[in-house]
Amino acid sequence: MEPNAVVELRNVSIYHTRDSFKEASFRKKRDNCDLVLSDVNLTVRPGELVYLIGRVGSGKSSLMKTLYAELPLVEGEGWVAGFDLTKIRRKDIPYLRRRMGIVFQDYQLLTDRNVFQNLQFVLKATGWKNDMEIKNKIAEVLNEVGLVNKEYKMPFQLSGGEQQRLSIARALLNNPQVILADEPTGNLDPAASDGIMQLFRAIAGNGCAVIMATHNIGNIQQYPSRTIRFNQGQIEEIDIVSILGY
Ligand SMILES: Nc1ncnc2c1ncn2[C@@H]1O[C@H](COP(=O)(O)OP(=O)(O)OP(=O)(O)O)[C@@H](O)[C@H]1O
Repeated sequence: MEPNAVVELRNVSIYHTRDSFKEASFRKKRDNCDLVLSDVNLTVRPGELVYLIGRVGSGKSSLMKTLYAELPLVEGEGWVAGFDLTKIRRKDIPYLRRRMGIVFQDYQLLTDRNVFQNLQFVLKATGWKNDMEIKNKIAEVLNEVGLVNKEYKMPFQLSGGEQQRLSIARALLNNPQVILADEPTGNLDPAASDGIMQLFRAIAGNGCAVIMATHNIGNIQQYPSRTIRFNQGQIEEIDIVSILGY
């Protein structure tokens, strides 16, 4: 792995098994699998904001799933936050995920718990025990995402943008080296979407890599950055600035 990289993929192919219950056989033989992407080479360094763009079904989510070890890496080499994806064991996956934050389009909050409890749940599940440290950490991430004084709100009492901020706060709890965001602005109106983009830029500015799958070209126009296009089973880096005509 390149010393400074937080994500590195070399000559990776990504498959989906047709039978998700047969992961063991998936690792051994690939004949019952669909190839999604091949020849994937990608290096992401601290502080980079990288957009993943491409048509529906072009493999953006599959690439992200490979990075958080939801899909096994069966061909090629890959490292994320110091973990070798070809060697990672099932019991190590939670430790990999503590070094990354994952943000989804639909927030995936615990709807029966308030803001504080949503964050407390994750901290306790990842080994935090001291109540004062938990309180301080929650105050710190809520401040970072602009949700101060919302600790006792339930998710349904928050706007879409605020719910996404909470899910980003949750992603930040364990000081991740990389955030994977799959269509994070997909459910938001333009103003809320812009706020989330500014937040991700600030997070990247603090040194955390951000990899974001998006269909929102307006966001990329507003905040141009490194862009990877998914097309016909391959990925390629594109010069978004010249394509968009700056
Ligand atoms: N769990 C799965 N099992 C089998 N095939 C899958 C699975 N998930 C996705 N696929 C297939 O893998 C391919 C890539 O899908 P993926 O969700 O990665 O695309 P995407 O670029 O993220 O699409 P979108 O923009 O809609 O999110 C598609 O052909 C899809 O049908």
